[in-house]
Amino acid sequence: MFLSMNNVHKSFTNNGKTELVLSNIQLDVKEGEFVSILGPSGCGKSTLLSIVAGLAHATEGSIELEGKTIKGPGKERGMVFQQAALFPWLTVEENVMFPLLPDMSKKEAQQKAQKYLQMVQLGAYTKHSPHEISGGMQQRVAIARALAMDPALLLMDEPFGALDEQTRSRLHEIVEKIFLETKKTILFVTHSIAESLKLSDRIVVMGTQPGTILEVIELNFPRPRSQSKEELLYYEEKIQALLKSEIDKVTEKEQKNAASR
Ligand SMILES: Nc1ncnc2c1ncn2[C@@H]1O[C@H](COP(=O)(O)OP(=O)(O)OP(=O)(O)O)[C@@H](O)[C@H]1O
Repeated sequence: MFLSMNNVHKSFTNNGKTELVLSNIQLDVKEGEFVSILGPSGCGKSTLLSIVAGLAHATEGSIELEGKTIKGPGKERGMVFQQAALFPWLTVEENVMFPLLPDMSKKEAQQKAQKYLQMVQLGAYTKHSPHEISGGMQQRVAIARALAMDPALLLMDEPFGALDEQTRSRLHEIVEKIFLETKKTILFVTHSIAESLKLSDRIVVMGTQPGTILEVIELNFPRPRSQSKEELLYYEEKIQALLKSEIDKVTEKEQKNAASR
């Protein structure tokens, strides 16, 4: 299997109190698959992605990528976060080149940067500074930067969470095109049911307290998908029903915490 999560548990200890955040996460991802992780706030989606990225460690269990246990960050995994985190003193092109330079000549890095900036439709903005382009464009630079490293696995943590609806929709089209062109395996964390229905081969629906996998939904629909399709509506309602009791759980806990203060 390309990516295997084996019985992953994760706990955090704060002020002497240990909280189990992820419990028994068992998931296999095939090469070339687009898998979304969807769940209520706080269910551990980002924590799980961080463990796959090697930025955090499982308390129990392990994750294997192409047969090798993940022990820390690696070049075969590229990450895109909610905030683009570009260097403000570098141009768009230099931001994409930056992580490449230790391994290749400036010319080669520039050629790669051009290629991936064109892929995210920013070929005309290579010499701009990050502050001269919109938030959606900055996020496209972050995607180009991750892709330029040619990772086997692209990890995206709510990459469009901070963007408006129209920009999101444009980025969905770009990501879908990249996915089809590069055939990269993508693990994509989102809050948005519509986003996951539009983009995924499979949706991993998570429950909370502790974070567990409730259901894995397979979507065998051709791309590009129209979000109003009736078949997709069936899945939308199914996911909403799955998430409702989980969101109620979160609300109840928040109210209890507020009352005890
Ligand atoms: N470094 C940390 N130390 C202590 N607790 C943490 C840490 N990171 C995450 N947590 C806790 O783990 C739980 C899961 O957090 P996580 O950010 O993974 O959830 P999420 O599903 O990605 O949430 P959201 O959708 O709101 O981003 C939360 O209760 C959070 O407070």
